[in-house]
Amino acid sequence: MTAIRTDDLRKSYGDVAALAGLSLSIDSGELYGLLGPNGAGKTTAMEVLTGQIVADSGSATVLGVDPEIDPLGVRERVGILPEKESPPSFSTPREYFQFVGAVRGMADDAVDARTETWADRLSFTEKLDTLSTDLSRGQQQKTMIAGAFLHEPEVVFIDEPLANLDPIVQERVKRFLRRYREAGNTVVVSTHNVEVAAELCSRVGIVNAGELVAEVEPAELGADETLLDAFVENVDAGEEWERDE
Ligand SMILES: Nc1ncnc2c1ncn2[C@@H]1O[C@H](COP(=O)(O)OP(=O)(O)OP(=O)(O)O)[C@@H](O)[C@H]1O
Repeated sequence: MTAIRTDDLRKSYGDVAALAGLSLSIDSGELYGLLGPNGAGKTTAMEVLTGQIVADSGSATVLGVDPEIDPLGVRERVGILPEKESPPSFSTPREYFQFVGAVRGMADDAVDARTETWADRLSFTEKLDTLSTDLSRGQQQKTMIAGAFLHEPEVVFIDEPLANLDPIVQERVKRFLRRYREAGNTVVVSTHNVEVAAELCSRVGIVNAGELVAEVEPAELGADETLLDAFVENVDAGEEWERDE
């Protein structure tokens, strides 16, 4: 079943075409990577799909809901880890989860239980009652990841989820994401990290200059093929890349 679809999405900021006809189709149960260089349009695509901005033209649906027509309807069905946001400075992670739980209509005891589970999973139990302003960047990222998944939505959009995390926590997040997908959920990961995309994703869409330029299933790559090669070929790294070789 198709979980997410975009057809010829376009969005410009002045004369910058952030999305220049992006067409995507992602099935339920995929861990789909949106991989592209800086400025390729990945975040813009996630913002359109989650109803945070409206495209200039084209169409999009998430679980059959159009985010332009019903942004709150989409928000109810999905989790979001935005790239640039942090938990509110003067709340603690526990308070932030209570806020997320209230917005998501969760029962208090479910919020408490999942708060403990996530704090244990990402090793920040001792920070649950610390003001976010006093957390490290990685601890803030842990809080945001837990917040995106707290209500266990069937579709989750996560932008650079492993940024600022130490290697042990990165492995735990990857393991969690694989299990979440195996349970039938759909996860869209935006990243410019080729290794993360290759290791984690069931399918990778390479985005360049606002368009989908290739799709790769990392598990299907031959012994002499890499996702990095596919990336370089498709994003036109050009002469500079050759010179650096
Ligand atoms: N609010 C905005 N105002 C003006 N230009 C914008 C805005 N948002 C995005 N852009 C531009 O649109 C293009 C796509 O940006 P976007 O953030 O979607 O890229 P990205 O693929 O997520 O990049 P990165 O990997 O660097 O996060 C960029 O050229 C960016 O400067």
